[in-house]
Amino acid sequence: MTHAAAIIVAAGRGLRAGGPVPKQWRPLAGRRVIDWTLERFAIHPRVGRIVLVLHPDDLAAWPEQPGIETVAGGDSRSASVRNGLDHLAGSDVANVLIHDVARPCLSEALIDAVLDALITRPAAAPALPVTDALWRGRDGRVAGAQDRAGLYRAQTPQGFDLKAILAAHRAHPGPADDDVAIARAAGLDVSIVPGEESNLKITHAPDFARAERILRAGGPAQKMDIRIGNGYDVHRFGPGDHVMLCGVAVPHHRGLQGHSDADVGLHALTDAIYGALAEGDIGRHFPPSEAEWKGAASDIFLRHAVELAASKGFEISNLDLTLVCERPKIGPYATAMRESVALITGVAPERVSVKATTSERLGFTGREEGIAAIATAALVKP
Ligand SMILES: Nc1ccn([C@@H]2O[C@H](COP(=O)(O)OP(=O)(O)OP(=O)(O)O)[C@@H](O)[C@H]2O)c(=O)n1
Ligand SMILES: C[C@](O)(CO)[C@H](O)COP(=O)(O)O
Repeated sequence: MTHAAAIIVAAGRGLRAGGPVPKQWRPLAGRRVIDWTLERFAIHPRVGRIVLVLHPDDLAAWPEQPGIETVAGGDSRSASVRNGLDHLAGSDVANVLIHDVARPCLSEALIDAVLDALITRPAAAPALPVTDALWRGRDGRVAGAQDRAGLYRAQTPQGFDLKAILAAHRAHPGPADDDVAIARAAGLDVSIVPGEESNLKITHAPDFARAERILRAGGPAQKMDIRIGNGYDVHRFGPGDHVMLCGVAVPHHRGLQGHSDADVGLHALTDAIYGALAEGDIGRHFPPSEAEWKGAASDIFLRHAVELAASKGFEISNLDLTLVCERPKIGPYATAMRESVALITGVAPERVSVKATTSERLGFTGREEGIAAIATAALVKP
């Protein structure tokens, strides 16, 4: 299946919503508006790239996040979209979804509906038929009626064949209401897919309360999926002058034996994530019978587990690892190990714990025959 790209336009200043900061940065149901919106696309299995268009004043403060490419916005929504499209120009992306950051309540099904329509059409966008009577007003009085037949309220994400909408934007002389208007000006046929009443655009101050109600009703409180997994691994000592632990080479008068680099810490963490996903263990994904993994650096196993979790929509909330050995002493290397695990997994270092204990000279670890590792992983699908 070809993955689509999503452009999230977030370079507006939210003047109508008011508040101390532009609306995308304001809190909503426990997170920021922008976090809700981004996450909808980040966890969607058919979205492969996300381009986030930020106001130039906000770009420097944005902390890099894996899978999110940032671009500076322009003076109008259309200019911001254009910058996002230019960023994708020449890529192998076939379809692009263009979405307002200010619409954080869209569903996964809406993204699917737009993408499904794009299988046979060059452009598709969600909209709801107007159901209320429409008036023209003047000075607070009704001045006339407007026929509502055939009228729709346009929403985003609006989806397009990338090359077609890029050409349409490049040919368009100035701002437009939305990308559908620009597509139509270029002669593109745009299909309407049913929009969602809950997919409101936060525009004015009271819209925050409505969006909050929607997210809380159908959101994390009811649907959050939390998984816990544990992992346990042991490797015996053999000849050598260092041991690999959590990707860090620790000097020691012995080495650890194993099919791979015998990094017992990374193996336990990997199994904890597989365990949380009910996806077996390292042996299932990387059989020791396969020569390919002989001597392999164990970060590839951990990366695989993290990617598997992400593909199922899970974020790793935290990782906790205990190494059991008399020697080498882990304390001097614990910080480097935490940082190494954080780097491999993309989990913030303050959510990674690496600690150690001896077994009071009891058992195989006490006799210094090998090292054991016990890990716990918590995974969350919001
Ligand atoms: N120069 C701009 C203007 C708007 N937008 C984005 O376009 C979307 C729809 O615009 P709107 O709701 O009008 O947002 P704001 O421009 O932020 O609001 P306001 O008009 O009230 O200032 C928003 O996601 C907004 O961040 C943008 O990326 N670049
Ligand atoms: C694109 C849009 O969300 C479709 O309804 C809308 O036109 C953008 O809102 P704006 O207030 O006109 O920027």
